[in-house]
Amino acid sequence: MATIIDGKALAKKVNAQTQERVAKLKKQNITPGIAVVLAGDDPASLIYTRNKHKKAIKLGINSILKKFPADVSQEELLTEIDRLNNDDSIDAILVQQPLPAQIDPEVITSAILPEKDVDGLNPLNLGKLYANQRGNYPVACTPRGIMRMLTEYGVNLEGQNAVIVGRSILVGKPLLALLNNANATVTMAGSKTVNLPSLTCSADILIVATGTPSLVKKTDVKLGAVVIDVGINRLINGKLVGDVDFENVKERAKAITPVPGGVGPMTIATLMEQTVDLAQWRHHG
Ligand SMILES: NC(=O)C1=CN([C@@H]2O[C@H](COP(=O)(O)OP(=O)(O)OC[C@H]3O[C@@H](n4cnc5c(N)ncnc54)[C@H](OP(=O)(O)O)[C@@H]3O)[C@@H](O)[C@H]2O)C=CC1
Ligand SMILES: Nc1nc(=O)c2c([nH]1)NC[C@@H]1CN(c3ccc(C(=O)N[C@@H](CCC(=O)O)C(=O)O)cc3)C=[N+]21
Repeated sequence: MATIIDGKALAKKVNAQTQERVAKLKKQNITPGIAVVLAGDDPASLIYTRNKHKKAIKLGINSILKKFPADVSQEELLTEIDRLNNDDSIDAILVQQPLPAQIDPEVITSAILPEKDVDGLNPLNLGKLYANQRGNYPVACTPRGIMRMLTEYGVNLEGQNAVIVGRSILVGKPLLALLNNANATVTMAGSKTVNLPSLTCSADILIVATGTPSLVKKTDVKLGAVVIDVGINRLINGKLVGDVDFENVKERAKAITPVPGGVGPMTIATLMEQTVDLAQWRHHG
């Protein structure tokens, strides 16, 4: 039976540290602020938006939500981003993905000031990550949170086979760079991958981020693998599940993240932490 990686407990620890840092900044008259831009009504985005707003308020971070209908124009969004770029009370800007079809996500992420890009999706920040540059720059919160979980649970990455299923700019791509920078041997799969099970069976560390419930079954996992489930899927019966058949896979894995209570809470904790990082870097360099 696998160790259950407790994202909720770890997030609590990270949040406590963030709360202390916020209190210190407030003594210097600095209150970190985050702005979330939401266009349309993607269900996973709605869960994320609600949970992070609650957490920000609890930690003493200012949080504002800019909501747009699904038929919003690109110009309207760009005008809002420009306003937030120039708003001194805002340290962190997050534009929810996925965006409606008429919006080009590349145009949007490129418009966010790199110093306020809390998702690390601006090409400058993503480029720094891929080049494994030193120094301060934001990194996508879900991948950064996953790396923290792996470290806290003592998972050795060096020389290990890491397989990522899903190649989005938000999860798969930054994770590829982070694992590669940590000297893992990384393979990234997507919907076109031929014989996915044979690939996932070779993984010492398997990370799944596709949005397909039960994509990974017990027979798709190597005995003793570490399995990280990023997926957030709302079933018709209202139940929240990941992309991995948790109940069966946990019999084969060495360690596994549950949904809910795994990657999700760590994404939020990392988002709060990085909002405070951005505030500190902007005010103190
Ligand atoms: N827990 C958390 O904190 C977070 C959870 N999520 C969740 O993670 C999931 C993925 O989101 P996101 O990263 O934005 O991905 P996207 O929805 O942007 O893309 C999905 C990726 O999965 C791949 N894929 C889809 N179906 C299959 C399949 N059957 N076999 C192999 N690959 C497949 C696609 O391949 P291709 O490129 O070939 O089309 C694509 O690369 C969603 O459920 C989302 O809600 C996202 C962010 C944070
Ligand atoms: N620009 C951008 N960045 C993102 O990081 C991003 C995004 N867009 N769009 C949507 C996805 C999805 N996502 C979630 C994060 C946390 C939970 C979360 O809190 N999950 C709890 C759910 C608890 C519950 O409410 O039931 C858990 O897994 O335990 C869910 C989903 C971030 N995403």
